Amino acid sequence: MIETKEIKIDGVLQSAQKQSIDKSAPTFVSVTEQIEWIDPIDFFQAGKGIEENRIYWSSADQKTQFIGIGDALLFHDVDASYQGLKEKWKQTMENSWIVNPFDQYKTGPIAFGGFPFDAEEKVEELWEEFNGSQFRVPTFLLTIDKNKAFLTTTVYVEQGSNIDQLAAELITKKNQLLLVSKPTYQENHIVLKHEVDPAEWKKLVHKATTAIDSEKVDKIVLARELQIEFDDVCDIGQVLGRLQKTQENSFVFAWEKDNVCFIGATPERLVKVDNQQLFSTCLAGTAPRGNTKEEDSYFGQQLLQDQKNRNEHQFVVDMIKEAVCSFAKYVEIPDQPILYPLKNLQHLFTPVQAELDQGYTLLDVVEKLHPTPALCGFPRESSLDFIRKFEQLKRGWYGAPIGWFDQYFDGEFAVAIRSALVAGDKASLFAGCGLVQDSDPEIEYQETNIKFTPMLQALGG
Ligand SMILES: C=C(O[C@@H]1C=C(C(=O)O)C=C[C@H]1O)C(=O)O
Ligand SMILES: [Mg+2]
Repeated sequence: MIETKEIKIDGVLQSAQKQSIDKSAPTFVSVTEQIEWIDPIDFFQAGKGIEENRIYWSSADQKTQFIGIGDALLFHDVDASYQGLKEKWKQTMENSWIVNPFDQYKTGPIAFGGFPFDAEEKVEELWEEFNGSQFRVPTFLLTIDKNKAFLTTTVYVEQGSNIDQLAAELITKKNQLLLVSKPTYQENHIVLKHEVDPAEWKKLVHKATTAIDSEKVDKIVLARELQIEFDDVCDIGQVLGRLQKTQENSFVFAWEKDNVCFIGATPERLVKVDNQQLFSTCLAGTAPRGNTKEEDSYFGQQLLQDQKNRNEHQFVVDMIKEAVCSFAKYVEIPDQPILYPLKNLQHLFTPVQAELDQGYTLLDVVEKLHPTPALCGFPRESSLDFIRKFEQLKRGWYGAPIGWFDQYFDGEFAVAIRSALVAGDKASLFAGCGLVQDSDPEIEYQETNIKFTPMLQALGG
């Protein structure tokens, strides 16, 4: 049993209401309590039907998991302004009433969200629910930090709110979430797979390498789409469970918006900031895993020595180094990449560490870094130009920053690759490749096939 001092929610809401009367403004209320450990995916599944819009996030080491149910607050910005978001969050925190004795455990007011890959991309049908940048604070947030569990409840209180009713509603929903018996999961069955124009995509790879030969651009990342259909509405909880079990060294995420879900397991950290300590990742260059230990290490060694992959990787290292240098006095980056093993493939990996200068926060770094040459190319302008002109796919949030930040702007963003957009009984999967001078269309096509595999398997393929 956990010894917790029970927090009387109605008392908190009353105090918050007094504040909103004094300030003539609604108060953002956030209350954190420690609870008995609960299975995070069961909690996610239990949230279905209690409130709309769930979120799931797991750090790559799986030590931290966040599960959010409902939206207490939503910042939606079609222009995806980073600085605008910073301002809105500061204002929210100024008019808040926070009860949180567990600050150090990634609890309290935390905003979850993402940005589009390219804010100038015209949003079409597929990404309608995920247009612009969207950040939200869940009504109920379960934080799993190692073996501890916390529940943060968030609600707005206004001058005229009916406190008794609000408190009763929150308590009922909380009990529904926490006292549920083991929820049920549905197996997903894929009945149709459709690769969007692979022949066209290979031609485009050729076009990109031709552009690279002409020396105006050094690297271009091109992505493609795989569409699938299920025999029934896809059970997201089931997919999450599989991703969490199979995709080690990856951030697992699921963002629901009006019954559409953007879900994935990405190995690529964009940036994490914890108390001014900055961590970023250069991840580019890919090889398959071997079937035996010998084969696996052979593929790994080949990858480490392969000039084409090393070139792909180096553009990312150089750019991230330069970008981070503008925020920090020193940056620690090893000279040589190492291997980053995943279930279905391995990457070249260079970690980046720095101490962020005072005055800068996580969102400043995200704004500066995105899009890195890992997802866009190098130089940024000419590669983005090529993508805008010729890539057939609408990227939406694919390849873009997705993550969270807390009250103090500490938090973490990953690059949303190895991902899919699931809408009812349909899904679109996305995978891309970094192209350099000697990229071969067929080999790059095979590389995207392996990159589809983790999501495809988790979805039931
Ligand atoms: C673009 C993707 O991945 C990126 C491209 C890689 C490559 O081409 O080697 C490797 C990791 C990522 O930087 C993707 O998975 O969709
Ligand atoms: Mg590659």
